[in-house]
Amino acid sequence: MSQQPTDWLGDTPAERISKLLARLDTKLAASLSPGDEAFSLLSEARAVLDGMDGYMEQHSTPYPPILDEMMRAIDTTEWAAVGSEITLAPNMCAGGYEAGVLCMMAKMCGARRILEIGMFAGTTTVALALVPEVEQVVSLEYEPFLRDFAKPFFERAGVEDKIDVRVGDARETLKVLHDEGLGFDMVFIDADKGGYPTYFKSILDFGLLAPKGIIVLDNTLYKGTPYAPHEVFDDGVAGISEVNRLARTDDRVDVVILPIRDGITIARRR
Ligand SMILES: C[S@@+](CC[C@H](N)C(=O)[O-])C[C@H]1O[C@@H](n2cnc3c(N)ncnc32)[C@H](O)[C@@H]1O
Repeated sequence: MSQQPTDWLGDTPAERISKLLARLDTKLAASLSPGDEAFSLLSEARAVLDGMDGYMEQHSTPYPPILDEMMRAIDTTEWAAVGSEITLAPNMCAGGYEAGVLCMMAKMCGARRILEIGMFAGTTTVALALVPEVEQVVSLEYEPFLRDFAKPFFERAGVEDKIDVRVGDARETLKVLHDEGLGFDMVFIDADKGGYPTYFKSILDFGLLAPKGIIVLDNTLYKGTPYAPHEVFDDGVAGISEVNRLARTDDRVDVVILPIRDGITIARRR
């Protein structure tokens, strides 16, 4: 079932390039002879790019099987019928490979308490909760339907006691977490892109991040649009460009952007 607009750029810079190369292939076919060297060069470039994600996934530790169940449920849900104020779509799910990357980060920084901003169907939430050393995942989500959608999967994975879903606007919930005096070793920001600068600042200003803790921000390359703009993709890019600038200039953190999927930033508190 496709629930994406037809002019969709792809979910990552690599998918965007792949689509561009496919279009270039079609254009060349109309003007060059089939034996032209341009076709073999293009075909090699496409093979390198299109094979990369699958190869990386096959050679990484398999992600928990419950994620496949959840992703099947995501793909067969009629999201438009949910009637959410937020436009929900299957490609909001970061997928199994990225869930594995997050779990590796949690293990590497010894995270016990994790805050997630933007849960969607809960695949990243459940994957992080399944890390044995993780004691609690607090996940902030605007849409109440998603809490009910995810609950049976959390129960089936046996981690419902580790997960605390807070429904509401994350801008407000972050203030509540501050009032409750909570602190986290790892924060994963993956909600509305326009909210990223506020989320990033609030976490540091409210003291929600433990010393040496990490903030992980998803989609910080945003299909390449911060540096290679595209007319169909201005939604959210301002928030991403702003948070990338903020993180780089905030002397409370060291920052690196990794070209994983749609770009993942790690900001580690000094
Ligand atoms: C990209 S999805 C999260 C994906 C999830 N982390 C995963 O990988 O499966 C973004 C989620 O953020 C939620 N969201 C958007 N704006 C929000 C807000 N202001 N407060 C809380 N959640 C919000 C959306 O409803 C959506 O479920």
